Amino acid sequence: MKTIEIDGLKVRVQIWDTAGQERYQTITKQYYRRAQGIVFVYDITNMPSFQHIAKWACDVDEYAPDDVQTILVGNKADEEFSRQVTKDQGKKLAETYGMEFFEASASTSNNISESFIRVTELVLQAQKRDVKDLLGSLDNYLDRAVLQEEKGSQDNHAQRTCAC
Ligand SMILES: Nc1nc2c(ncn2[C@@H]2O[C@H](COP(=O)(O)OP(=O)(O)OP(=O)(O)O)[C@@H](O)[C@H]2O)c(=O)[nH]1
Repeated sequence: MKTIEIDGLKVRVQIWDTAGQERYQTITKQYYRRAQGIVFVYDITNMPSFQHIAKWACDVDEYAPDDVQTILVGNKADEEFSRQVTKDQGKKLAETYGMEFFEASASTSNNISESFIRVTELVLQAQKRDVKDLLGSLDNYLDRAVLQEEKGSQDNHAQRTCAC
């Protein structure tokens, strides 16, 4: 659990670091169901980890809620000398999935908080949109209900007038 401050608002964020190994996949999928934000991480010095992102994205698509917010992070940016995945490849993949992209280093902390702050911002924005949509449909519903009620009372009035 971590508290992140966004626009003066203190947000409590619960972060789950899911295991990458195949044998934990069943457990990992259970995390997706309640996820609001997901940070896909690969290792820039390890091409297979980058290639696996497609599989992770596929799982998230299948198991996570539709409005889950995702970003892509290429970790170990401090190991430039061992780089196997170019920044451009990372950017392009992120674009393919409509995600924002960061290169980061857990070792030097470069771009780590930025990545988590960004995904949290995206989640908050999505929540605000949901609330706005909900209030919008509630407004429409109430408008329709009022119109129907008005129409009903007009009809009653008309009937009464006729009967006299
Ligand atoms: N140089 C460098 N090493 C890192 C960085 N992040 C992690 N490591 C090292 O990479 C190794 C694996 O790190 P983990 O945090 O265990 O990786 P993981 O993805 O959580 O592993 P699984 O969940 O078991 O798949 C460790 O030796 C870390 O010290 C980084 O940004 N730079």
